[in-house]
Amino acid sequence: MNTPDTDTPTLHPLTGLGWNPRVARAFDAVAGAGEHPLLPARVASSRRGGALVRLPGETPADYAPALTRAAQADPSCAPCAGDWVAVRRSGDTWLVEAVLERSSSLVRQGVAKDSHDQVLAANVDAVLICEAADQGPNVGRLERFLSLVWASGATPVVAVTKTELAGDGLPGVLELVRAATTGADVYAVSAHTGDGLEELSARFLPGSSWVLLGTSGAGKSSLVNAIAGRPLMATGEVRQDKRGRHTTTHRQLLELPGGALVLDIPGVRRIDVPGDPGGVDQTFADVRELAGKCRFRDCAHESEPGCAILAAVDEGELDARRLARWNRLRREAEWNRSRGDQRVRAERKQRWKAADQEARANAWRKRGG
Ligand SMILES: Nc1nc2c(ncn2[C@@H]2O[C@H](COP(=O)(O)OP(=O)(O)OP(=O)(O)O)[C@@H](O)[C@H]2O)c(=O)[nH]1
Ligand SMILES: [Zn+2]
Repeated sequence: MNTPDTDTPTLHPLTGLGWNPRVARAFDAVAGAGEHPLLPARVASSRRGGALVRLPGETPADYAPALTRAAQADPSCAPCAGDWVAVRRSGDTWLVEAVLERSSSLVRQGVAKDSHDQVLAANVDAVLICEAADQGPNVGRLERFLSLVWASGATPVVAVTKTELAGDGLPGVLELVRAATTGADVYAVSAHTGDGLEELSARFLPGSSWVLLGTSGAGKSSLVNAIAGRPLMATGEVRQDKRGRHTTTHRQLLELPGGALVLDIPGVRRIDVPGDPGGVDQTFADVRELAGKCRFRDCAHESEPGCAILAAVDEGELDARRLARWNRLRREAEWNRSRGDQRVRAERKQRWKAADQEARANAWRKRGG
């Protein structure tokens, strides 16, 4: 006879959207403090001053618009796709009261003098980097994507797509890709023939949040549809309108039948390497390991005696072009970091100036001036 199972935990209404104990704790910390009743919600997409969110118990068709409060000075703190937020009803609309602590954030570096970093997606568990098998591959681009992902806290996974188009060239393509993506798992897949799909699909665990990165036409949407087993995203053919232009698809928090989530974020055209040095370091972990064997700790790997990196290049163990790309990305990351620091310093100075002016004004008022 079956005894009633009293231990079955009741599922949170947001479980399907990736709700987990970490998020629950983050929400409790915020919800307990305020005076207003708050609800947790997940951001599907955002724009200046607002976001489209999924609330507990709503059906996927109902994205609720929510407004962010005062325009925040630093856009990297504004809600973005994948964020968990605490919202409160205010008349007919929802207000985002707080953005909950992120477990990861995919950041596009702000490079202009006054530009801020832009968070492309938050709370992402894994990023699938797509590279078409019939196009190259572009290893420099792969390394840039990897640097971005390693710096984010998410796990990078690489998909070499459209494998059936590469023919006999496929093993060569995979070799090039693997050499540039040490530390990340590489899958060879075709959305059209179904090759390799089963292995890759197994990585999409229930409740995990994914982002797909890759150039336009790399086959990202086709791959998501193939994994889902039905058309969730518009692909190349469908997206063209009558004039042959790309029509914008609206961005969503897509739920795969297996329970994983895909965040459809705006295409990343230019990839600036994040100032966070960890991203580049991890992308080039193999080169870094060699660097640890150089005779001098401050070896510049240019002409120093006992340089393990130059020795590896001489012996054909390390591709000289990969070494050159490592040097370039390190310089770029360094540069971006210093730009970011400059901006932060300038802002700090401005805040101090404002505080100083306020203090003077107050003192003046007190004196009855
Ligand atoms: N032969 C072949 N073609 C594919 C495969 N996967 C995708 N394609 C085609 O490649 C084109 C681009 O595919 P999409 O899935 O739209 O590419 P995407 O990366 O989502 O493109 P954007 O949305 O512009 O970033 C379409 O014409 C697809 O039919 C494949 O496995 N084999
Ligand atoms: Zn060296």
